[in-house]
Order: sequence, then C-alpha cells, then structure tokens
Amino acid sequence: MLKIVHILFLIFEYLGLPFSMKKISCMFNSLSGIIKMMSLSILCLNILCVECFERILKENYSVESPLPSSSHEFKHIVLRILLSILFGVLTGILCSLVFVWFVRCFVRYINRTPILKGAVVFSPKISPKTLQPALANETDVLGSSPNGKYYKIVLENGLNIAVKRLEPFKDESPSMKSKSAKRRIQQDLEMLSRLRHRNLMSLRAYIRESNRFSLVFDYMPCGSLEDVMREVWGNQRKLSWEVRLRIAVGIVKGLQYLHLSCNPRILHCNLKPTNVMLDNDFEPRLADCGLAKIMNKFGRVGSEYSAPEAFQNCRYTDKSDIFSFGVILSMLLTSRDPADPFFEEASNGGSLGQWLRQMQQNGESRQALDSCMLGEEMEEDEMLMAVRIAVVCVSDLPADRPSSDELVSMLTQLNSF
Ligand SMILES: Nc1ncnc2c1ncn2[C@@H]1O[C@H](COP(=O)(O)OP(=O)(O)OP(=O)(O)O)[C@@H](O)[C@H]1O
Repeated sequence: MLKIVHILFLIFEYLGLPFSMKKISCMFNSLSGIIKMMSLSILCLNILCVECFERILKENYSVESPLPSSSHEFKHIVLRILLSILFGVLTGILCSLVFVWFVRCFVRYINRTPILKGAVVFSPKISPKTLQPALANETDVLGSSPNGKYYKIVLENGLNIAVKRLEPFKDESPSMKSKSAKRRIQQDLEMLSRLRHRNLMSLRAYIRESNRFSLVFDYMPCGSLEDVMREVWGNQRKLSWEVRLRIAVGIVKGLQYLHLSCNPRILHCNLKPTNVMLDNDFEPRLADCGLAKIMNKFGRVGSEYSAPEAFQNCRYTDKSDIFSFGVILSMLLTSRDPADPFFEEASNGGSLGQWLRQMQQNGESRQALDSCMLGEEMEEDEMLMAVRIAVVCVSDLPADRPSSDELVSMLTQLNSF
C-alpha cells in the first residue's frame, strides 16, 4: 500500500505537482518503518497473549475436571480458534486507530502553511521583485512606535506605499520565535489581506524576514486623523461638523464590519487617531486592525484611547473598541487632545471622556463643543446628541456601551432626532 502511494507521489512529481518529493519520500520511509515495526510487535504480542491464555486455561482445566483426551483436544482447538479471533479483532481495531492517527498527522502536515520567505503580495500593482529591494530605501519615516516604524516607499513603477516594519522578535518569549508562532502570524496576516471594506486599509503585501515582518499598505497622502487634528489644534485647519460626522460614521462602519461581518470576528485592539487614515474626501480607513493581538502586543501599553478593562485586566471585547471610538468622538466634538495634561489635573476626572460626562451632567455640553463648529442651530442639536452618544461609549462598564451596529444607526440618524 505504502509502495503504491510512493509511486503515486513519484508520478505527481513527474507531472510537476507542488509536492516536495524529498520530504514526502522521507516521511513515507519513516512512516512505513514505524508501521512495520508496530505490526511486528503487535503480532508477537498477539502470539504471546494466545499462548499465555491457553496455558493458564489448560492448567486450571486439567486440575479441576480431567476429560477424555479426544474431547480435550477438540476443546483445545476451539479455544485456540476463539482466542485467535478475539486477539485478531483487538489487533485490527488497534491498527485501524493507529492508521487513522497517522493519516490525520499526514493530512495536517500537508495542509500546514509553509513558512514563506520573501514577499507575499496580494496586489497586482506590486511586483515582489521590486518590493524587496525598495525596502532598503527606508528613509522617509511616516510614524514610529515601540511596535515598529512606518516608511513611505516609492516603487519602480511610481507607486507610493506605506510599509510598517514591525520590531524584530528578539525581546519576545521563545514561543513568539518558534516556527509555529510565525506560521500562525502568517495565517492571520493572510486572513487580514482578505478583508475588503471602504473604511479599512487593505493589507497589500507582507514580507517575512528571519526575525521580523514588514506590512505593506497603500500610501495615504492626507495622513491620519491624528495628523489632521494636529493641524486643527495648531489653528492651521478648520474642520466642519459635517466632515467630523463623516469621519465618525466611517470609523463605526469599519468597526461594524470587523465585529459583525467578519468570520471569525476581528477586534481592532488599538483604535486611536494615528490608526485612522483619511483619504482626500476625509473618508476614514482603519489601519492596523487586529495587529496588536496578532503580534501578541495587545494590552501591554495603555493609551488615552484604551478601555479601562483592556489595560487593567487585559480583557478585550468589541466594547473595548467602542470605548476607544467614544474617546475619538469626544475629541472630534471638543477638538481637545485626550493626552492634554489638563484632564489629569481636572478635579472632576482623569480623562477627556470623564470631563465630557461631567460637562453633560452639569448641562454644559454646548460649552464643551469646539466653538469653531457652532452657529447653525440644526447642527448644534446634532452635536449635542453626539455628545450623549460619546458619553455612553466611554462608560466604565462595557455592558453599558452600545454595539457598533447600534452606533451606526444612532450616528446616521442624528439629523432625525
Ligand atoms: N498608509 C499610510 N499612509 C500615510 N501615512 C501613514 C500610513 N500609515 C501610517 N501613516 C503615518 O504613520 C503614523 C502612525 O505611525 P505608527 O502606526 O507607527 O504610530 P502608532 O499608531 O502610534 O503606533 P502603533 O499603531 O504601533 O501603536 C500616522 O499618524 C501617519 O502619519
């Protein structure tokens, strides 16, 4: 049987099918050796068992009730046959179980994701040959964090890409360095590359080097929400309520897709303005979706946008993403930086969310809004309603926060309240 399979694989190789013949033949040789050894030992065990049982029964039989020799011989043969059938059946079951186990291992071995070296490209616009050498020109740093750096790179065909070079695994536990961990990361990245939504950044390619991964995304000339808000804080840019609401609705639609349409569902785990890219029409696209979890960095560093349960107890749910969204919505409404030391010093709370809640409870929501957006009565009503939504999103208890689905309908129907 094994020889037949061996010949089949030789034919596969001759036909150019994607099997590594060396690996397979090596595996089959060891597999056949193991099966042969096992069959031999089971056969010996079988014979030994039959002999032992026979001897024990013979001894008891001869002591207690001696019988005439012809009937004794007949019973002896019957006993032998019965014992042989019994042990034959047992051996058959045992061998089938072992065989099934080997087949399962074999199927798993064949199906496992190969550890890939070099670039894995999901976009027809990027050629693997030009991508790897382009990575050497990493001079234009877009952003930097303890997790890695973002670079802007121009490919030979003139295409601009943003490459996130994740930090090497050197400080990680041995489990992160292992082949299975890298294989798991590869599988997760391939799953991320399949995400398609207008409010998500698509992963265009990834490159696995010996001790790190680099991820390739489209370059967004407008940068992130953080970049735009810095201009607002520096009075270099004005952002209307209409644009801010579009950004908020887009973020929530991205979350709704991740939380409810993906299978398995994906939690962003690191939602903040630096991870919200904006296109020319200020349509937001979420970046680094689920990356913190994939890279095992989740919950390690808390930011102003992290839900209390996430950085205190490392308990992350979809409602933790909603909390982060609540802080972003608060920022959009008030044009205040959540990292402003003012909030820590304020007697009524230690965060933008708590400050906004306090203002709302005191009936001072209007004073909390960015004065640049005030003027139109209808818009003001929408903003005051949005303050309520932001406050409920930053509730301390996850159960009190709305789901992304509920938020989409709340925000899209703001003007009908
Ligand atoms: N695709 C992109 N196009 C243009 N600029 C980008 C792109 N991706 C990231 N950036 C820039 O990089 C910045 C974010 O850098 P980075 O992700 O390293 O910081 P971070 O979000 O604080 O880190 P981390 O996500 O690891 O916590 C953004 O604010 C933006 O300016």
